[in-house]
Amino acid sequence: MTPSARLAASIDLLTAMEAAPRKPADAVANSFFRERRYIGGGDRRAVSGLVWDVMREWRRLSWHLEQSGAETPTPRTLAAACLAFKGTPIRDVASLFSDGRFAAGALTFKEKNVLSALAEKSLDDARMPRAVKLELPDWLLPKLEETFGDTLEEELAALSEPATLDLRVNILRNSRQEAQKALAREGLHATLTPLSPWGLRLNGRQPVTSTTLFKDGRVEIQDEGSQLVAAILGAAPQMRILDYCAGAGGKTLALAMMMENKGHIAACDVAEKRLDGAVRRLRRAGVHNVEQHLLQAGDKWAKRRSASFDRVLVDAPCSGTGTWRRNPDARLRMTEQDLEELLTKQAEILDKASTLVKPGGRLVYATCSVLRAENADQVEAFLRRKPDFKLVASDSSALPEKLKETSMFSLSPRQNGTDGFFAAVLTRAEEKNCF
Ligand SMILES: C[S@@+](CC[C@H](N)C(=O)[O-])C[C@H]1O[C@@H](n2cnc3c(N)ncnc32)[C@H](O)[C@@H]1O
Repeated sequence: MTPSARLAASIDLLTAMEAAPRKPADAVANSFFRERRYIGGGDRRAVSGLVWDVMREWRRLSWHLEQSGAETPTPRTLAAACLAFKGTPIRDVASLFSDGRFAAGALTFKEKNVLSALAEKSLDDARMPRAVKLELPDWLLPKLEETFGDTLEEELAALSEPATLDLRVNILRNSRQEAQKALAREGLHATLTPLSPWGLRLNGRQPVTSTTLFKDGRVEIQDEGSQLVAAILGAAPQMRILDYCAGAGGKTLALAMMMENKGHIAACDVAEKRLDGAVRRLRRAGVHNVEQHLLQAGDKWAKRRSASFDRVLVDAPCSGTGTWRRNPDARLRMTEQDLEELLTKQAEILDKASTLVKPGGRLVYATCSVLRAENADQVEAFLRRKPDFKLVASDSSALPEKLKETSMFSLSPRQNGTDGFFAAVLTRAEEKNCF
């Protein structure tokens, strides 16, 4: 592809992303390239490179374009401005809009003026509002300031770094050291994760899913923070465990491992597709103590199992603000209304799931969010609604020294090298309504 054709394809991809604001950008990009198989590897990397740069710099680029007189920044002006701020002379950027075959149409008079006004400017500008400088929606800034205070900028920088690729070793099949050596034999260099007793860490993207180790269910891809959320539940052989928002089974698998495949796990979700996604993973890991259940309106399943589980995990649907390392576009896609709806849903799920905990049993509430409203505030409100629950120290032997016996943790990439995760352990009174 010529540089002009690459620019045109980048603009088309940005337009496709703009047309599907609820869809993750990588999903839009995948179907975009699937429909254009003629775009080869090098061109694909160049197109994606420009598009991801625009996504990462969206608010600052838009601010500059607006300052320069653009009414609404468009994929064309955003892509052009991004190239200009990366050092391509404005004249050369303009000539890429060559109007030729496979090229973007020529710049209009207005677009040319807007672009010319960017000459000599740098992307960061002291006059930018803080939310623009930090590439955040305005409404989200105060919520993140509340969580991180003075360290907000460092935390956001860590949330923008590429994520590591963590594996959980299935210790029912091999030890961490055995798995590490087996990976090395397949040419993959992994180090032990510092916090999870089951974790191995690979740097950057490595083809782990094609190793025999992965195919044999001896390792599973799981962020170290997610492993610790499973660990804090303290699942043990013979228990009756409920994984209420089990999805595709990431934590279910770790719980089954802690239980040595003994006892019973009920893995529920409202999304059939996600539950289906777990089937192959469970089989691969050799897990056979899991019953899956699709939660549906009017379903008697939960009622019949009221107050019957030793431990219940609520890995609640959330903003995913802790996983921005993996989904850099998510920070701009989320709206304040999305958060409000999630808060209501989380409280409803907590209330429902809590009825399934037996007296003396435990409930873990977890999210991959860093927002206080979804985490500590949600737990505090639950405790006010349900006085027969209280916070309790985790009894899990799988937690690392610094988290041992904790009743609540918040992890972040900057502080722990994991995705952002929150977990709180609650226990239900032996006798109803009295502690
Ligand atoms: C954070 S994800 C779970 C991830 C999963 N536990 C894992 O480790 O792979 C949250 C899940 O909650 C499910 N969910 C949403 N609303 C729910 C509800 N009302 N009851 C139960 N699950 C729900 C979603 O379908 C989603 O799979």
